[in-house]
Amino acid sequence: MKVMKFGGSSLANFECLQQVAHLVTRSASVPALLVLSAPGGMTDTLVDLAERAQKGDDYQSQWMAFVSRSLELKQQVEAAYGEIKNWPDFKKLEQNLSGVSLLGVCPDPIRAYVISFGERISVSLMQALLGEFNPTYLEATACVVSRGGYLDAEASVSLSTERFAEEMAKLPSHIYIMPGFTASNEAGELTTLGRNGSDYSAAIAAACVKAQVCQIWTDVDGVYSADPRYITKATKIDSLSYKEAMELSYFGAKVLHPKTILPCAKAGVPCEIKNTHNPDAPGSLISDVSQADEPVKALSSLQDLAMLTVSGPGMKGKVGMAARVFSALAQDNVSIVLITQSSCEFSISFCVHQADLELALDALQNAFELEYQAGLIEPVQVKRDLAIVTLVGDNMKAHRGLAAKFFASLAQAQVNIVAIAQDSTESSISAVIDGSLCNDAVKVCHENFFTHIPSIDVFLLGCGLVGAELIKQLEKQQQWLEKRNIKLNLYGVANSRQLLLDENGIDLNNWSGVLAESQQSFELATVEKFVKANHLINPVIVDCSSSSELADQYVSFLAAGFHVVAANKKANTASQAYYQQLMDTSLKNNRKFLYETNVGAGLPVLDNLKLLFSAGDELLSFNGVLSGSLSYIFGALEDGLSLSEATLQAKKNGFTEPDPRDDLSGTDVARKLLIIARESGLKLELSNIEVESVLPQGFAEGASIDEFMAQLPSLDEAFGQRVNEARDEGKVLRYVGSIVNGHCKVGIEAVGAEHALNDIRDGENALAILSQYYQPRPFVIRGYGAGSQVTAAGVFSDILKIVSR
Ligand SMILES: NC(=O)C1=CN([C@@H]2O[C@H](COP(=O)(O)OP(=O)(O)OC[C@H]3O[C@@H](n4cnc5c(N)ncnc54)[C@H](O)[C@@H]3O)[C@@H](O)[C@H]2O)C=CC1
Ligand SMILES: N[C@@H](CC=O)C(=O)O
Repeated sequence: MKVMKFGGSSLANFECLQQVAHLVTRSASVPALLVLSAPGGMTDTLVDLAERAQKGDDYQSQWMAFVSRSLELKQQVEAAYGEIKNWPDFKKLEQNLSGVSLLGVCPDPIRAYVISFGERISVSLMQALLGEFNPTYLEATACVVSRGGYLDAEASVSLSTERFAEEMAKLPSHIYIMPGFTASNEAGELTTLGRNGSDYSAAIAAACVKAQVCQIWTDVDGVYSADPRYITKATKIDSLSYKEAMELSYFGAKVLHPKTILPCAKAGVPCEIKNTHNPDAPGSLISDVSQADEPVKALSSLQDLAMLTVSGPGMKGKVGMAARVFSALAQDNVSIVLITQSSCEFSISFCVHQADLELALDALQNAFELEYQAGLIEPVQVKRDLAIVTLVGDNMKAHRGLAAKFFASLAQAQVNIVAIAQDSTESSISAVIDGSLCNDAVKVCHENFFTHIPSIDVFLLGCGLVGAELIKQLEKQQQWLEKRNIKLNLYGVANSRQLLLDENGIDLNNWSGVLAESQQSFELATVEKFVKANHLINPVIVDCSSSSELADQYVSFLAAGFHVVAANKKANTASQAYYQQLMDTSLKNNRKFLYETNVGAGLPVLDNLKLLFSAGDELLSFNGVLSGSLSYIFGALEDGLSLSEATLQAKKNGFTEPDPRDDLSGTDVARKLLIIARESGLKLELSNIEVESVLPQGFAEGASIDEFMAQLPSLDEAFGQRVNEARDEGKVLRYVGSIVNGHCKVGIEAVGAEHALNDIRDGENALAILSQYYQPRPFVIRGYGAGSQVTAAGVFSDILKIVSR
């Protein structure tokens, strides 16, 4: 015998009913006991009807809709399959409701009768559909014996087993049909088994008749690694142990009623979850075996919880306090979802469903009234709107690092942990968190434990030379990223006037036209809202502008949960206090701040320095060419170009800053030197750097970039003379930055053929770092230090560091 339970979604309309009948008959070789829920949505209607009647509200239109939906189903079935027997007594139901309405009370036995009416409708419809098999209608009130109230009763396998045998023997059949959710107490009165209790009815039936399997037919293919409605990448689990299934259903997996598993587990009946609308798909099998490649089987989450903390001097070392707390709650039927206790026994915290909060507070107030008055117990602390996220897997046992990974994932999702609980068999770990962050938390944990495809969600500010080149590279590298299981989405692009956001990801081949049409400009709040609405978990702001206004907001970006990747050097060269604040905010918020391209463009300068210094090395001195544009310009001067021609060429090559005055004035090199100095531990301001400008003081002050470029030829002759003088001495001019004894200086040097910087030209940079470990010969980095391609590649590599471990 197999038990087949069909839920409301499988019985929602005539076509669904036919599909169920087909499913039952196609495997009719094995005798079956069908357990049916009410047609989809009907129990909700009945609950509502009882409520309205009790409150004296008008329920007539809802009643008419309920009757007409039921009659329509009846007519459709009768037209195709003949007369329906056992059609439930609608008159009696109507009388009950009008009695409730008149009295203004709905006693539990009446409520149980009303809300279990839908299951009886399903059963009589299905009996007609399966008419040719002559199915036997099993009266649940005759078979399932329950204890404890009328509405959320506990069914007893030991008391029900004989009843099933007797009832089934009365009218032996190949197919039995029984309403789910319904039972009777030992006095023979009708009871119900709690909302969505038909799974539980099926499990009880399966245990009583020692079924070979208990099939739960629903509208999904099985149990998933997370709720597939929110986690699109959730995968179906083929096999779970009873324990895993219990933990999952208890902590929120909606596919199973929490009470379902225990009766099956005790009786050793495997339970199978199958999809009515996709019957040939292999479902999920729940048995005493847990097959798994990975230690974590699934993630579940439970929302709308409140946490109560009972604390006070009267708790410590006092035997029986916990028992009193929990028995007070049990007496008032408050279910406790999770418990933690401080090791000093000063407080006990526990979660309840938020709907039970007032009940729980009253129960505690009554139980501890005297202790409250004596100050032995402090007023109960309440935290509302919480959720629990739980990792489940039998094979988590003795597996090191899972809890660390779980908590790191929550930190990655910017989620604060309110409380933690682990079951002592190590098959579940739960964290209590802010309910509004539940979906984000599950998303990151699922990504880290299951899909292993990290996502990076990019918002690019500044799409000039470097920014536009970065988009090209993102487009070109899509396949490479896919192969490495990285999902890099460009969700936003902004220039100084407009911001384009697209929740489907920006079209990398056609972004500039769409951006030009945008009516909004960049505001942190706008992007933050977008990130929240789309539950993005690794948002990164990439600054490829040279804007001080944006640089001034990095602390806010980091504090708002964004990683920051900057080609822009302005933030790192603002005040020392701001620089420190940036580093601290990044650390505190667990968000990365990456700026490798600030020095040497795509060259790996800062990462190497960080590695050296973090391993205990110390900077003794620094010397080098740090400007790609000046390297190019000074090289071109040697070849006979004038200063203005060389600058124009450097600008065309994309080597200069947006405003070439930043290069020629030495400011850009000073910024880079300051960043190196700060990385090596010196605390300096930009004003502490001694700067020699290529430009005379006050040259083209206040002029636009174009005006400046137009005035530049007026300097050609004088500068050409300086070049010639150096040449006459067998030397060339180089723009050099140095740090000696903590003193930073940038300026022009004439260097001879023997000098290491003599052949650094054409845009190349060369950096010589003399340190404790690298002396007397310095550690040298050399290569092209400017240009949109190498810079964009450096920015790209910073972006990827966000998901590197
Ligand atoms: N070109 C190079 O070789 C290197 C450049 N960098 C840095 O990269 C940054 C960009 O350089 P390029 O692309 O060459 O300059 P660019 O002038 O071509 O592009 C900068 C873009 O930023 C935009 N912008 C300005 N203010 C903005 C704001 N508030 N919001 C959004 N966008 C804004 C501008 O409209 C412009 O399109 C600069 O900070 C530069 O120092 C760093 C290393 C090398
Ligand atoms: N303008 C800069 C570009 C890189 O920071 C340079 O010339 O090096």
